[in-house]
Amino acid sequence: MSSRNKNKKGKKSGKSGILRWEKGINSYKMRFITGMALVAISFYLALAFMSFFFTGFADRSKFDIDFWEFFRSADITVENWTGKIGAWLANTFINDWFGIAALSILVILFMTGIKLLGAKVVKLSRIIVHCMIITIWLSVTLGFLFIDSVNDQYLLLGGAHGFFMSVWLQSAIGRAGMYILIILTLVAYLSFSFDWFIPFISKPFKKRSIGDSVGEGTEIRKTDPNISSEREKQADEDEEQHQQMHQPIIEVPAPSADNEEYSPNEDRKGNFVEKELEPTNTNPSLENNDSDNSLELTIEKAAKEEILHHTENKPLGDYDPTLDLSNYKLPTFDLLDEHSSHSGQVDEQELITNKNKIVKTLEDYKIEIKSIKATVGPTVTLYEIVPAPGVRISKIKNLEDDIALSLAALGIRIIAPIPGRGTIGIEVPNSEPEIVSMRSIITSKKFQNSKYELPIAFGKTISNETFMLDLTKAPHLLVAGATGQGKSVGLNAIITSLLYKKHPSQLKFVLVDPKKVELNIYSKIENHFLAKLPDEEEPIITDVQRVVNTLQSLTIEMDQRYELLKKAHARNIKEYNHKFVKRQLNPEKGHRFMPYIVVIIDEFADLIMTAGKEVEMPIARIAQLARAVGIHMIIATQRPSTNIITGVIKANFPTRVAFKVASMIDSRTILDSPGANQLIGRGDMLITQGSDLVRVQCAFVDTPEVERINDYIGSQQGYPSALLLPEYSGDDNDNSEPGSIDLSKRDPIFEEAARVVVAHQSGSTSLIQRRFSIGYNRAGRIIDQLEAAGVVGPFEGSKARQVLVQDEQELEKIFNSIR
Ligand SMILES: Nc1ncnc2c1ncn2[C@@H]1O[C@H](COP(=O)(O)OP(=O)(O)OP(=O)(O)O)[C@@H](O)[C@H]1O
Repeated sequence: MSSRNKNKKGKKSGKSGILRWEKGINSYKMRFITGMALVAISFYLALAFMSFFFTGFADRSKFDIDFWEFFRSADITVENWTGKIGAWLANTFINDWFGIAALSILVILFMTGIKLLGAKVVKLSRIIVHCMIITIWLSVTLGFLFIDSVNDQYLLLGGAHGFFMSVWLQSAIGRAGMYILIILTLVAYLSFSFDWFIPFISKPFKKRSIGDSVGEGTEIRKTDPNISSEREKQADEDEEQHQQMHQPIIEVPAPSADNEEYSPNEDRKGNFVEKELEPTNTNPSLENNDSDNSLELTIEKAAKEEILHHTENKPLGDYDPTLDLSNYKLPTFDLLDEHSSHSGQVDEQELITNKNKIVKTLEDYKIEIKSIKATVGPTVTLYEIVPAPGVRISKIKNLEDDIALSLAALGIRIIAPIPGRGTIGIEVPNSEPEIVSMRSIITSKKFQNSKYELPIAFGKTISNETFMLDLTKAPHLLVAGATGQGKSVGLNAIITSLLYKKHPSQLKFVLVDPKKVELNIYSKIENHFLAKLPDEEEPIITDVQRVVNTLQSLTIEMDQRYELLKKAHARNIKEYNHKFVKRQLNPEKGHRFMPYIVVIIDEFADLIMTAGKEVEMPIARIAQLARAVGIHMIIATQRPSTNIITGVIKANFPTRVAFKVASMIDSRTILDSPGANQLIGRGDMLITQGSDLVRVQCAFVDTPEVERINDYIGSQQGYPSALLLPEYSGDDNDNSEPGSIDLSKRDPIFEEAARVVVAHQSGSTSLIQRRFSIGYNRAGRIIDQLEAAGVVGPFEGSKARQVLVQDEQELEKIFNSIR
């Protein structure tokens, strides 16, 4: 784990920090040694503190000596039983810090120690919090109570902390205020900490109030000679029983003077009161009065508690993969800039002039038109012409250069006819193109409301609509364009739109950047959104050999995913994840939530030139097969020539994006048609998804904006590391027979892996992979070694191997025999 990760961990909140720290010491040997050390230190300190109470007076002059001198000089000796270090520590903890309250530090050390040694201690974090509160309170209280004797004592009972705090507080709230504060904080602490405390201190008050009510009752009874004095004596007990037994509330008003016959079901006016009195609820005091017909009885029945007739087997809720990072927040809109260059309104005069020039040129060539309409886009305006009947479309198409000449503009493109519209389109660049900001795209309703799995918002079409596509449907993108025409900005726009929609648990990027500078900016989100090989240091891949290994590893991941899909009877990742979320797939059997993986290769030409078939083949394989398992590729190149974009690649990348290219041949290579050579650059692009070409102005996202987004995501809690892809090393020899395995070259985690396998009684490669966060190949090698050692049985297809060892003792024997 990189040091950066460790730093990040260090910043986490105190409580979770303690827990993580507890987990961190996970090797049992390490735990044992640390535990022993802490217990020993706590005993040593206890001795030092105890001794200090007796010897502190004799040693007190020594503590004024210079610190180094005190330790260095052998002539200086102390009385403390634990020597100079003990004496100095005791003086520091007690006199300089918290007084005798510093003893709580010993409690913390001791408890932590025995917890590490395996004792079942009440939650450690709870003990620490209590100790800290007690230390501060006791230190201030003792500091205050002994404030006057501070100068004559060698022992400051509240320590320097208690003394200074109490002096300061006393000056603020006075002596009386101090007493109140001390009692109030004590009561507050006890009330929060112990459930019995509030009932305990409120008991006397309650008794009083019961006594009061008895008093009132007595007043009534005084007027009622029939009520026995026996009942008066029982009043206290009865009141408590009332509370405990949830008895019906019984009001006993004074009897009326005329001795009417009393019916338990009628009040004095003969009204019905309550028919039945449940025998279990009968109050003994009431029984005493059963014969007393002169008493009026109102019974309020306690509501019956609802009972269940069978145990409810509540199903677990859906699995939520985002709960791993439940506090993760999507980037906010304000991280993006407006980039509004101008209002985006094309001058009307410009439109009319252009229209006139188009009509005039067509007239010059005897082409009649019925109507002309202009649609103003962000960078180009589309003039749609309806030609007069009998005009041949090819005639207009051939006039492209002439119209460009008359308009004196570059980047004119004629679409004849516009598919599905029955018109001919002439695209003319605006004299003042508008920058389409990424912000306007991200904040658009279309993007925000989109239900796409992997939504990519590219920019705006000529009719100012947000252009989006779903990468899962694309399913791979080929991006080409001459240098400086907006490719990198385009890639950033793609990544940005995904980052604005997806949670780190749902999406991972594999970023390949042979130029080393373009995608480096994303290394900040390594622990959130990136995937890499297990032994890779850098999250962004720049080295060709690493690219080959990563692509091979992706093919292994693809195969593993297919295997899981097969087991789950799911046809694609969406179905699989749905089943997983619905808890229909058992993680113990190797099932896991699959994030989408988007592989972005910035300079593809470089790779093909240096590694040729080595990269072409895995790319082709992934492109052909990986769609169903959620692995998608976006490859970008400056050089769209046929030796780079080969037939194999082209056949598997139906969605292609072309920024301005140098020649019509390049345009044909990428789009299978001309047009990309006529674009005006700066993000002007053509996108094809098989048939139609759409002209889109790419959204502009500048480097500082991308940096801000990465900082925003990077500063949030992430996973401990990037997603680890299956391990792949070129010289792998996976076909080794168990008999040929050399057990003297065991994997360093062989023994721990064996223990895990025996404890779980499951010889599954994925169990080892998950437990130790290692790649598939390494886990596979360990399983082979375990087989050679006789811990697990032979390979059994998709089932986990049989475990041949039943317990740790048997395992230890095997370890001893091969050590
Ligand atoms: N969508 C856009 N809107 C406005 N300006 C753009 C847009 N895209 C690119 N530009 C301008 O073009 C410049 C070059 O863009 P970018 O760096 O993306 O080119 P590139 O094709 O990646 O070049 P290279 O291949 O040399 O890296 C940018 O600095 C920016 O000024």
